[in-house]
Amino acid sequence: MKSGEHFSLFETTRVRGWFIRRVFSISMFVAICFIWLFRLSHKGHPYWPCLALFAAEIWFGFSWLFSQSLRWNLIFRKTFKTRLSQRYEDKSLPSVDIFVCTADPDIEPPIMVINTVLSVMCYDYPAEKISVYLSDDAASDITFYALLEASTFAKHWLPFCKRFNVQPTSPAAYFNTLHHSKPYPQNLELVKKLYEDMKIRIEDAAKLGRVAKEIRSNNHRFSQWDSYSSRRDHDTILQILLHKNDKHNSKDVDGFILPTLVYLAREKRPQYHHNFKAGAMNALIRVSSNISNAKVILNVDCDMYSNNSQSVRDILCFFMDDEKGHEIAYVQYPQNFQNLTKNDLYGNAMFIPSEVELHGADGYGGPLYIGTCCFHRRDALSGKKYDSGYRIDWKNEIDHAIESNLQELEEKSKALARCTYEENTLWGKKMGLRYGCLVEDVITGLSIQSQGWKSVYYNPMRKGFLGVAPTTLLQILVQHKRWSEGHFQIMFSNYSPLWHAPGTIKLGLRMGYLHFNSWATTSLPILCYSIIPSLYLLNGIPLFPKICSLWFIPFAYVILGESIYSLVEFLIFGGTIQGWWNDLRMWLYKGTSSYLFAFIDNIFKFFGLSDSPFTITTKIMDEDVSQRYEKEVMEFGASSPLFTILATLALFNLFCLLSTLKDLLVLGENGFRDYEEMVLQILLCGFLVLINFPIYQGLFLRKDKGRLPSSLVIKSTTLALSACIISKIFI
Ligand SMILES: O=c1ccn([C@@H]2O[C@H](COP(=O)(O)OP(=O)(O)O[C@H]3O[C@H](CO)[C@@H](O)[C@H](O)[C@H]3O)[C@@H](O)[C@H]2O)c(=O)[nH]1
Ligand SMILES: [Mn+2]
Repeated sequence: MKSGEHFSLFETTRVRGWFIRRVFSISMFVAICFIWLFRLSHKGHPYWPCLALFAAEIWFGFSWLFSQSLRWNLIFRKTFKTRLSQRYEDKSLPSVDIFVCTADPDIEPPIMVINTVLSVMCYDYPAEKISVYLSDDAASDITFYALLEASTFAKHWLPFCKRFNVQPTSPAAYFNTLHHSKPYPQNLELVKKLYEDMKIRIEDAAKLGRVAKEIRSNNHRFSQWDSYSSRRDHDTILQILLHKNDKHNSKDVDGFILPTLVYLAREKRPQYHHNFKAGAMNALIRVSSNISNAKVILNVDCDMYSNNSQSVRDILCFFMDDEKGHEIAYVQYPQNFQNLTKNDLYGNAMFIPSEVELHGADGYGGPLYIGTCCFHRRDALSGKKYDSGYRIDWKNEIDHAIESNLQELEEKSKALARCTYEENTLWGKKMGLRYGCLVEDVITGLSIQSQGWKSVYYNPMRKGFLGVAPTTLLQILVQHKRWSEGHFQIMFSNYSPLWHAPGTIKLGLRMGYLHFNSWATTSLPILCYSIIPSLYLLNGIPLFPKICSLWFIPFAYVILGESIYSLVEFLIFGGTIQGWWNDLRMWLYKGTSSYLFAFIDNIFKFFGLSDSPFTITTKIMDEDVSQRYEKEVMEFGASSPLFTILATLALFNLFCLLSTLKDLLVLGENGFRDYEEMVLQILLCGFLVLINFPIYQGLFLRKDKGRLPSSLVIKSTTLALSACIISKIFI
């Protein structure tokens, strides 16, 4: 132990077995070089297809190299909360502002949103130091009504959580766990009934599509909706629902102060671009600076409830550490999910990014900011540059509310959320979240790091947050299209890890960023590998070394090595074999559809031909879909160009394989000798057919609503068959 480390509020350890890992990495790299060498030295094969495969192999090689940088130096963090409490009394701990973002009550149900809000109100932390802000980009009176209800329910829920040390503090999630943990705490029935009644009222309003007249007329707060004309056209609506200075409405049933609770719908006008979530976050940063101005900001999406009531104390161990705390701009938690199934059909768990890659980025001092479950230092988020001499005085807080009464405070704060406020300012450029990128979070994190700040990844045993993972294939593909498109934008933005801020960001971390940034471009090599080898197999032309040639070894080593390695990595983090297979399939599907479309859209955007919006991910599903999700049956159910590509590729490979098998049977022993040169092509084609099984089922075998529509069956069969026939003519 180094001197001084004893007093540190957190500890950093290195992963075990890193040496073996590195040796393996190097051996893989050598094999990859041999593959490149094979292509360079064998010009006899058909020229163009081999050139394309070579290009693909070069690209795969680089992309593998980027992924290695995220595995080179994994680190893990541990906090010492008792040391924190020994050093700081509760009353001298800093305040925390918590931002929850929602944008559409139809696909982000208000009841889910307030569960998230309630969960973060219940941190094991002095309530008067917590302020929760809900940003509603839909300015929905139903969401507001739900929050109003939540502010009343909180008066029972918070004392209940405190008294019985309830975990998780989201009421819905807690009541769901109850059948496992007996005996029930006292008062449970009462609180549960209050919750259920509230839930019915909120869901009734949601079903009705508006808040009932009686409720509206009984509460003057709804009058702010009088001037509302549409989601995209309304004034700022800002309401402080709970505040310690409000004499009539600030305490729970036990007489203790409640956290501050604020509803904000920033102004929207059709002629002003609202910049999606980044715009909402920036309005929140400003408004909160006027109301509570905490130095630490937590940001969660509306579906990510807090699953660990200690999180605030945990992250303060980083920010308040004497030695290293002042360098840290944000502490990122992993994004975990509550609704995963056993084998994770859609690879939702994102084991590898959460359990490996972000730890690897942390090793270089810079996990990415992934938009949710992240604690920020307000100064860094607001654009302040890192300065090694700068120390925060955690105890010195300005309480705006004391200066003015709440109504005045509301009015003053409203002005900060106006559309025109940001005109001619650095907001969205150098202050707050950066605009113009579909992954506003990642580019913001990168820009913060390029100002000299570090970040920390904290992934404790008890998960900090749990959210709702998408449950249909289309949702995931669309989500990943947005992500990969955004990442691609970063590569060519002012903050590109290729060239921006030399000297500030380490090479390893740059490569790590490039691993994510280059998702969209990986679509091209994946497509090459899914089409060319099978196409030439169909025509009996070999593109890879013979099985008896020495050149076969590097191919075999890379394929087997990478498969076994990724399987072991997956199993170590609690996945199943089936789950690994599913994850591999999703990599392929994302690669050939989401990433491809993201790539194409980026090119269109470059020529000014299109501009992709932020498509919000649905957080609800109907009964039918939900049942199939539970059974891990792939959900198609819609017609989408993304599916057309997937189905066409699947069928195309099936036709190629069938035709080859037929030839093998007809030719007998001679045939086997011919095909000896094509073992890799047959294996690759066979692998593609095997992994595409859910698509064949969706096309031909299933009868339920989640199957692929018949129009798509016709379209993709025609396309795949034509590709086979045309190739027979031209090759
Ligand atoms: O105009 C908008 C659009 C979205 N949101 C909110 O942003 C959050 C994330 O949206 P979601 O549709 O759930 O996207 P995901 O793909 O799940 O989001 C991940 O990726 C995004 C970047 O693409 C990040 O912003 C998110 O924090 C991160 O969880 C949600 O709470 C939305 O309500 C807004 O507030 N305003
Ligand atoms: Mn989400």
